[in-house]
This record gives sequence, C-alpha cells and structure tokens, in this order.
Amino acid sequence: MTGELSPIDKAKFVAARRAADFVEDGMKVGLGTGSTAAWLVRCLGEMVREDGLRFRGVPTSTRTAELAREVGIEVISLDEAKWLDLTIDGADEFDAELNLIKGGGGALLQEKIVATASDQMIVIADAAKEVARLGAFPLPVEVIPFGWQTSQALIEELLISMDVMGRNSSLRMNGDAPFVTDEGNHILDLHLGRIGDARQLAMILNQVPGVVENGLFVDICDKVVIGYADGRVETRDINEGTVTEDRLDFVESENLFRDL
Ligand SMILES: O=C[C@H](O)[C@H](O)[C@H](O)COP(=O)(O)O
Repeated sequence: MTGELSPIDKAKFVAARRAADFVEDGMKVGLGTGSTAAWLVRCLGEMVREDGLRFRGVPTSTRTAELAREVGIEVISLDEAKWLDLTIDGADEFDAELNLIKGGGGALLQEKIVATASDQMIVIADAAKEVARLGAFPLPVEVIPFGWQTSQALIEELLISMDVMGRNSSLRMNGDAPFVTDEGNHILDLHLGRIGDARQLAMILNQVPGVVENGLFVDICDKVVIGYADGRVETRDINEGTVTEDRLDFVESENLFRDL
C-alpha cells in the first residue's frame, strides 16, 4: 500500500496497530471483519513476517480469511481452536459500558460466536464510533431467507409492543438482490434511532422465529482501543476501569503502513 491515508484510515490504523501489540506468541486469536479489522490483519501479518510472531488466527468471515492467508497468518477454524485467548474486531457503535452494535459488514453471526468463545474481546475503532446511547446506526438482524418477510413483520410488531422509538426495518440489498451473509442468510436493518434497554432487546429479538442473531453485543467487549488521526490512541478497559493514553510514532507508523 502506498500514498497518504485519509484521516479516518489513519485513526483506524493506529487503533489496529496498538491492539496488535496484545497478540502474543502461541495465542489463538479471533480476527474481526470490516475496514478497521482489515488494518489489524495487515499489521499482524507484518509482525508475523518481520518479527517472527507465531499465533493462529480464527477469521470471522471469508473476506478476513482470505486477507489473513494473503498476509501470512496461520488460519484455523473455530472448531479446531475450540477456545480463543483473544478476539480483536471493529464495531459500528460502542457506548460507555462497551456495549456494541456490529454487523455493518454483515459478519455479526460469526463475529458473535467467535467473540463469545474468547477469554477477551478488544474492539478497535475511530472516535466517531463512540455514542452516548446505541441505536443511531441501524441494528443488523440476521434472518434465514425462508419467510423473511414474516420474521420482519414479527420484529416490527415486537418493536411496537416494546415502545421502541423507531420501528421500521429494511432488507439489506446488494445491488438488485438481497445481501447474503457467509451463512447464506439475509440481514434486516432496524432503524431504531435510540435503544433504551440493549440487553432486553438483544434477548427478545433472538426469540423471533427466523432470527438467527442480532448485532447487539452486550457484556462481550472487555476493552476498546480508540484511534485518532493524529496518532493518539486511548485504551479503555471495562474490567479494570482504566483509561490509558499514548501516541503512536506516526512517522514510524507511516513507514509501516506503506510497507503493508
Ligand atoms: O459485519 C461487520 C462488522 O461488525 C464490522 O466490524 C463493523 O461493521 C465495523 O466495520 P468498520 O471497521 O469497517 O467500520
């Protein structure tokens, strides 16, 4: 990769680069999906090739699996790994309790399975992903294709009964056809505006027939690494209640991403 990164990509890159330092020799690591997670995978590939880091990665999508193999990471399945030391992934939104909305890229199902099979989940994000209350980002819900319109109607009825502010939903499209996830399902995006009780909503949505999983990650994330375009990185740990700040030497980092 060559050339100047946009400010948002710089922020994503520094968050990913800092989080990559949490990966140690011998670990089994869940590898997230999305543009921020792609930076992580590239950074880890660099560390494997240049520094001899030895770890095994469990990708959360076919996209991430392809990129991981391309950059030289040893890829194993979740069934081979059984349990992971750590998962590092992006997010569409995170709040002060480190609850998340994920699934903007359609990978929420594998991401949730992998994250919950990990000792620790670290989210990497640019600062724009932080919100006071989840819900401005449309909440992705994965549904099986059979009878998806019935599932959608049931979800909308449920939202009315829960008195949720926004109640409409849309089928995610890929051009003229419905978007299809790695598991062969569709995604309904719920336009809620503001989510009151994320825990309750996450549980209730999964009881609707046809719903496979939703993009609310409640009590799953342990740490968030927030990147800024000027190289600053803030790490918040929900368990330890700590916030640490440092700065990546951006000149050094620029050399790194140019080599990726
Ligand atoms: O399905 C995709 C994932 O949940 C992504 O981690 C999330 O959408 C964030 O993606 P990005 O880093 O591209 O903003």
